[in-house]
Formats: sequence, structure tokens, C-alpha cells
Amino acid sequence: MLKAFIEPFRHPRPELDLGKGTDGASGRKPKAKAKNMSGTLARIWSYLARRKGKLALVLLMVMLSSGLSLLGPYLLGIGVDEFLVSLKGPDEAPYDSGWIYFLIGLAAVYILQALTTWLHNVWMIGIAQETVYRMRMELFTHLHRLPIPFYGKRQQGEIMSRLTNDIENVSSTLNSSAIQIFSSVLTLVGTLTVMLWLSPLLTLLTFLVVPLMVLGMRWITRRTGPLFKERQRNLGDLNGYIEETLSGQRVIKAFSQEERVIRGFNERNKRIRLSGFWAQSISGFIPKLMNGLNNLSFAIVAGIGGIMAIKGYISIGTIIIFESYARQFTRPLNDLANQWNTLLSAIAGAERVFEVLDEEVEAKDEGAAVTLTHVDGAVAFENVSFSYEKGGDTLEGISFEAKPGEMIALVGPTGAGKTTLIQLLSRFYDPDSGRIALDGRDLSTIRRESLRSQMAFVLQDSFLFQGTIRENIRFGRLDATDEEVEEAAKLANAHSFIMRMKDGYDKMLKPDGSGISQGQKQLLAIARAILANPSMLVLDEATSSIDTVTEIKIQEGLQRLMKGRTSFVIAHRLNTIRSADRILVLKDGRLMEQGTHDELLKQGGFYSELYHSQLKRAAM
Ligand SMILES: Nc1ncnc2c1ncn2[C@@H]1O[C@H](COP(=O)(O)OP(=O)(O)OP(=O)(O)O)[C@@H](O)[C@H]1O
Repeated sequence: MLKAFIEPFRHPRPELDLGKGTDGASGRKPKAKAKNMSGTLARIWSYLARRKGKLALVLLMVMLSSGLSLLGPYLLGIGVDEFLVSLKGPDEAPYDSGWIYFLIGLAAVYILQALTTWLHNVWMIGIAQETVYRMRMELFTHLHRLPIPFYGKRQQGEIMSRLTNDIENVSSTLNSSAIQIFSSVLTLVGTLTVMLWLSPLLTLLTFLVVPLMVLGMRWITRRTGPLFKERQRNLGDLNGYIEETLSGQRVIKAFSQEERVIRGFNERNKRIRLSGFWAQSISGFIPKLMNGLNNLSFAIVAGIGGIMAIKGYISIGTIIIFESYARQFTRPLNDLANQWNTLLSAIAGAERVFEVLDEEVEAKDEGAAVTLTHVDGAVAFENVSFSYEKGGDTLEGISFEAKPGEMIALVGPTGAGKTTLIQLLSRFYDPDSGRIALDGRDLSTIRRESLRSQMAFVLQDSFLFQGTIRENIRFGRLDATDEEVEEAAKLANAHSFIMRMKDGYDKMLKPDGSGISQGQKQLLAIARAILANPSMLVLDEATSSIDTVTEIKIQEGLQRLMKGRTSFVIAHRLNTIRSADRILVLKDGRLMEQGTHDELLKQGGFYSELYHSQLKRAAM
């Protein structure tokens, strides 16, 4: 109801629309509408309710400031009647003490109004910041408890936009809009009540222009609404494009696609210019219309009110009160219309935040799940099948065994399912059927955290954080001493290159790990894994070409790391896994062959084919 009334008064404010309620990062269509408004509001309230006392104070201040905003003009009218209209002639000056007290009282009212407004603003900002602080914390913590499949389904930019844009949207709305709406409603109701009480006829005359305002505004907003939405969509599209092209800089440069990317940007930029031009030009007419109609109302009240005053129906002071109130009336109406929309988009934002908070966290370990203290490293896959999507067959009927300390190599063409098999072993996903066992114990009966703490990963593109080399190695075991960190680096063959750097172990690495070479990154990852001292290892062999010296160093480091641990090596160059205890050959999600290098060559099957074709390519 309220929305229907105030919607036409909405001044589309460009600065409010920027990035808010849009899925800026992903560039998707903005979702301005909340799906479950009352539920979301109740949930926001549950956050606010934690500061009930302060909130009550804020509401009290809002009521006071709204009341005082009514009292000011009212007193002014009374003052005019009392001290000016009653003057007998131009020579009679209102210098008696009553007039002075009146002025002091009036000033006190306006000062108090400013003070109460300031107080409710500051207190509300405090409550709002505390609320979004808690939301942000909850969301970030929750994101780290969500299972890997959640991330597989969503774009990173989209998740980030919830943590930043959407939360910011809730924050700014709680800061101002929520209270402004309350204050506007109070002021409107109060103004109307006092006006009706003073003179129903003059009230009617004052509001004669309101239907014209509603019609005029509706006419304009009907035209600008779709234009603003269009601009919002274009903005989202542009944001997504910027994010994509900035993160893909290397590829763009490598393929010399700069010109094409700039052209793409230009097209999107033009679309924003066009929709922005029309939206803002048409909506720019709104303040003029409001002003014109306000003046019309002013003239009607002054004219008819003047006649009524001459006839003695009302006093001059009453006309002054009406004129002030009439001017005061359109402001909260405008505020309401603007804030209402901001509020709606914030509710939609909050809903998107709650949607993530409602995502199921990684399934709880079963009650009886155990924490492993020691692992021998015997792994068995028994007829394991798995698919990322229902009905698929990413892995089918996989069975093999790995004895403690064995090196198992996984080979097969791209997309064969090697990484998926490792994901199942680390319980990032659970098999659809079949069983995986560690030391004879079903994986599902082992606590995930405990299982993962027994494993270390040395991947192709090892993830390095922004921090020193020392901190990055220590990530393997946070309580390791500096000596232990250096010992691990020595075993990994990383010590010498670290010492050649200016700051040695204190060299700061950049957030994306750039600044050191691929081979050096891998040596650091090996050091990290050595420090973690896991019972099981997962190694993703580097595909990128690394110089022979570094490669020998890496191989040495890996040999030391693998010693006595069950290791799974995803191999791309088959000559590096000749010493593997077992080679698993995967193709299209099925285990085609398994055995040692020699056994598989003798079989003359798929592995032998792969091996010989690689030999041939190397010889060319
Ligand atoms: N998160 C995912 N959601 C849906 N399908 C996926 C997902 N990850 C991988 N796949 C699909 O599962 C199949 C196996 O992928 P996997 O990454 O295990 O192959 P791989 O043998 O490790 O390949 P590569 O050698 O290229 O790394 C592929 O067809 C791949 O497209």
C-alpha cells in the first residue's frame, strides 16, 4: 500500500544505484526484488534485536526530532499571531520580555531538533556497523565451512559480490534508510494531524496538488524506471567485463587481443552512456515539477488562506504554519520514495547473503567418526563410482590397492578422472557407490579434518600467500620453529635459492605468487609438505617446462619427501614414473590397466601406446 503511494515520488538517484543490488562482479541481471521479504526482515531484525536498548534510544530520538520538526513551525505561527499581528502600528516594537523568551524558546527547539537528529544518526550508524560486522564475519566463516562442490557451482566473482556489494548495501541502508523511513512516516502523520486540527479546509487546499504530483511523478517514473533498470543491467555487464578482462590480462596479451577487448569495453560503455543520458535527462524534470506544484500549493494556501484570515476564520499565524508544513510535507514524501527503493534493494541484498548462510556446510562427520593419530597409509578403492552431476559417469567401478609407503602413479588423457580420484581420496566429494578405505577403515568413518591433516599436496600451481617465504613454508605446520622451516627447505632443495635472494627467508611474496619462478614455487611447496610431515602425499607433476637443473632438484626433493609415505603422483611425463610401485591407467573415468611400468609395457595395451607415442614425440 505504502509503496503504491510513494513510488511515484521516487527520484531516481544515480549515485544510489551504482553497484548496489547488482551483481556487479558477475555482470548478471540485478536482483532488486526480495523473494521472501517478511522472512528476510525478520532475520535482519534478529541481528538488530541484539542491541534492543540502543535501538529503543534511537527510536526515542527519532520521535523527539520528528516532534520538534513539527513544533518549530507551529511555534513560529503562534509567535507571529502573538507578537506581530497584535502590533498596533509600525512604531510599536515587540521588545517586551515575552518576545525575547519566545525567540530563545524557538532557538532551543531548533537546536534540540538538530541534537536529537545527530544522536539518532550516530547511534544508528553504530548499530548498523555492528550488525554488518557480525554478518560479514558469519558469512566469511561460513564460506570457509562450505564444501568444495559449492564453489564448483558458483562463480568466484559472484560469491565475492555477496561478501562486499550486498553486505555494503545492507550496511548503508541500516545506516540511514531504515531510520529515515521511520522518521518520514512520523513526520508525515504528525504534519497531517496538526494541519487537520488547525483547519480541515486549508489542509484540503494544501493537498489539492498532491494528486497532480502523483500523476506527474508516475508519468515520469514509468518512463525512467525501465531506463534506470537498463542502465543498472549495463553497469553490471560492464563490471563483469572489467573483472574478466583484468584477471585474464596475461591471456589477452599473449594472444594480442587488447584491441578486441577495448572494442568490447567501448560497446558496453556506449550502452551505459545512452541509457544514462535518457534516464537522467527525463528524471531531471522531477525536481522542477515538484517545485512548480509546491509553489502552486503555496499560492493557493496564501490566496484562500488570506481571504479566510481577513474573514476571521483563521489567523495569519495559521497560514504561516500551513506554508511551512506544506513545504515540509514533500520532503519526507520524497525521502520515503527514495529510501523505500534503497530498502528494497538492501533486503534483496540481505537475502542473497542469507542464501549463502543457509547453504549446508560440509556434511558433519558422523557421530562415531574417529580422529586419526597414526596412519600407515594403506589405501583401497573398492568398486568406486562417482559423478559430479546426476546420471554422469566421471569415475566408474574403480578398484585398486596401495600398500603403505607405495608410490602410485595416475596416468591418462586429459579429463580421464585423475584429479577427481584425488578429490575423493581427500573427501572433498564422497563416492556415489563403492568404498574407499584407509588402513582398512572406511573414509566416511574418519573425521575429514583428521584425514586431510594426514595428507599434503604439492600441486602444479602451488598456492602461495602474500607473506614472507618463511610464512609460506610454515603454512605446512604453524608451530614449526625457524630452524625446522630451514631444515625442510634444505631437504626440499629450496634453501640455496632462498639464500640467494636479498631478504632470504624474509622475502615478501606477492599475492598472486608472481615474482618467483614456477620451479621455485614448486620447491617451496615441497618444503611446505616436508614440514607438514604427512603420511600420504598427492603430487601433481608440473607440465610446464622447467630447466634441467631445477627439475633434478625438484625430483630429489620429491624423492626425499615421498620416502616412507604413500604417494599419489598425477603424472604427465611417463618417464618420471618408471619407478612407481603401481601405475593406474585411467581413460574416460574407467581404470583401463594397472601394474608396474614393465608389466604394463609387456601387456602392450593403452599405457604402452601412450608411452611409445611420448617417446616418439621426445625423439622428434
Ligand atoms: N567440478 C566439476 N563439475 C563438473 N564436472 C567436472 C568438475 N571437475 C571436473 N569435471 C569433469 O570430470 C571429468 C574428469 O575431470 P578431472 O579433472 O578428474 O580429469 P583429469 O584426468 O584430472 O584431467 P587433467 O589431466 O586435464 O587435469 C572431466 O570430464 C571434467 O570435465
